[in-house]
Amino acid sequence: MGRIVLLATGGTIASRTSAQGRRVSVGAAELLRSALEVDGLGATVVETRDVSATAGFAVDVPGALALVRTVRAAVNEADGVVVTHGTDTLEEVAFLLALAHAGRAPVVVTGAQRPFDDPAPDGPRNLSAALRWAASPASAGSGVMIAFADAILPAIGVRKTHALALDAFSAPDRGPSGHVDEAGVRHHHFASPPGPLLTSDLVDLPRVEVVAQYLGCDGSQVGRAVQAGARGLVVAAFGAGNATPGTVRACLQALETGTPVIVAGRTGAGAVTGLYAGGGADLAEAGAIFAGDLSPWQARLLLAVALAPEPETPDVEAVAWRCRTWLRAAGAIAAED
Ligand SMILES: NC(=O)C[C@H](N)C(=O)O
Repeated sequence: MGRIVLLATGGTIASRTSAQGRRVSVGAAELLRSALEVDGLGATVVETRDVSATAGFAVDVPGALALVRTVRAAVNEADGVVVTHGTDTLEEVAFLLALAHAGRAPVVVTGAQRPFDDPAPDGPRNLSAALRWAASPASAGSGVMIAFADAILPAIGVRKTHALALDAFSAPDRGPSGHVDEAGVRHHHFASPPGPLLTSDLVDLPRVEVVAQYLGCDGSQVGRAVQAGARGLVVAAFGAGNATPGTVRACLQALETGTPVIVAGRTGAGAVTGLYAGGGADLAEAGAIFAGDLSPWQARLLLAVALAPEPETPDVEAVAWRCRTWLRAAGAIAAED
């Protein structure tokens, strides 16, 4: 008989509609009841816990790290853990969990696009799928997954790609690892999770800023971010990993003066790499880290966690080594990179 811990944190899945807008007002026990109406779980026992009641857009880094600690404790006492969360930051929180968890117990994060009191809500079905995946013995060792619209997607590389549609998430470079629907729980493929990079009980992360690339931007954002206290920078790069000449110049200077730079793509899919003279090739040559298929938002968390051991005076090469070792193990960059 399996034992699952269900942790409720808020989000649309736990919201009802009011005159002021949607508000979180549904607890873990009520969420579980709604999911069990979709499908039973046999002999599996589910223990519910209300962790927080927050909209996804209001979750901060200390709050997300507190959830990491809660999940870490829960996986030690259960066969699987399910987290309900707001979808606005679900891809980031799930990624943070993936940086911290590589054990046998599956961890599944889910949410909803429609509120609990919608006439046709998606939350109960999403939660049912998450619980069924977590309860399946074949899910052992699958790491952190997202259950949404009948698909099971790996947390690493996942993105919210639709504002309102029910299939709001996709993992364009990795595809679904499984499906849960009327045909049962099906495991297609999943890689073993990379060893954890987030191993300590951190309560906050070093500041890492995202430098967006857009037509003709001059690179002054880089200096402003460093002046404001950023210890690391993410370039949300054009195409395959390029930046404007001004941004490249400013990033080379930042790297020289001890600020690590990670490059991620703004296109929404595909791995970035240093291909173009004057653009990505120059950033790669200067020691920038290329984040493979991670979104800028996931790359930001990776760099922040890699910076955590020496936030004040980062050793740029040591930080790059930590990031690249993890990215390789996560299948985000090639083994030889
Ligand atoms: N669908 C959702 O969950 C969106 C909501 N704004 C949240 O992140 O809490």
